[in-house]
Amino acid sequence: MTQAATNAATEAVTPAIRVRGLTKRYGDVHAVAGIDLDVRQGEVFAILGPNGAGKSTTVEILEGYRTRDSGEVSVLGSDPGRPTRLWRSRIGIVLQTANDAAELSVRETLRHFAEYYPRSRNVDELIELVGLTESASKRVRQLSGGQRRRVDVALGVIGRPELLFLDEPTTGFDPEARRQFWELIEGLAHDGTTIVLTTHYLEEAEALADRVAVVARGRVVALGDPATLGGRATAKAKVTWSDGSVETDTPTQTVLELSARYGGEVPGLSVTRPTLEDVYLRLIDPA
Ligand SMILES: Nc1ncnc2c1ncn2[C@@H]1O[C@H](COP(=O)(O)OP(=O)(O)OP(=O)(O)O)[C@@H](O)[C@H]1O
Repeated sequence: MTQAATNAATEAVTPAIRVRGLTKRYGDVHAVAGIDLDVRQGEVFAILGPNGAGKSTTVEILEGYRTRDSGEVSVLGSDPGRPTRLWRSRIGIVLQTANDAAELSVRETLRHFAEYYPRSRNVDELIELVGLTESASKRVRQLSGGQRRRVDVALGVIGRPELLFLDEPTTGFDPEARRQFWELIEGLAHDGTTIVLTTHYLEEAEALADRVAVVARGRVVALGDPATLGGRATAKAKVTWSDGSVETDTPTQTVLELSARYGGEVPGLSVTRPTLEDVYLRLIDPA
């Protein structure tokens, strides 16, 4: 198949999530004020935004746990406002709060929940997948925060969901645990699971997401590949060296000139473009 034909075939596939004109008010608060989104099948989609932006409200509507005021929403081809048991079994959810079946061991907890699903994963394979083999016999209560989070993820994917929602999955993780967790998520994505992730960590969105939606004041204020979001890739580069710095559209030329001036290595050279954080902070507070 040609690339064009592949692209056309991909676009013809129904998106995993389609949202048009979504709104939700709590009294006077317009928590969601007209959101449009498409999440493609098999992609990792991150929702970023400051506290109170409307992320959780949006995601809870998509999960079928919150009603909406208006707008069209389709998740795996169904309206989450009328969730069926079969539809729920196709979706995995990892909430912010850790599970509380804490007196059971990891293996017992997973065996218990595996019963609820028609095509659940093999429990020992799942324990291995989330990196808890060493702790399988420990009570969930005795695990560290990061290990508990792995149990949460295991519970989220035990029914082989086609679509997985992760709400701030690595809050409170140390950097190493976060990296390991990212590998786990990448593995799930590689196997074809569509993943919707809310996070406050920009580097997490950058590491994991194919596309990012920045939500502020109940609306999507930017949407796209994290590498190019908000014109990052084409913004002026900053060339810095020991004796100065300059912002330029042609950093390669600048470096060549500097190299000629110094007769080779340029002392203290760095070339940077706006980080995702720079772009994000501008987007959420454009003033
Ligand atoms: N059940 C509720 N009743 C009244 N107001 C609510 C309710 N839930 C959320 N809100 C308000 O709606 C707005 C959006 O909240 P939401 O939790 O969706 O934001 P968020 O982007 O998920 O924030 P955070 O990053 O802090 O989790 C906020 O102003 C919040 O106070």
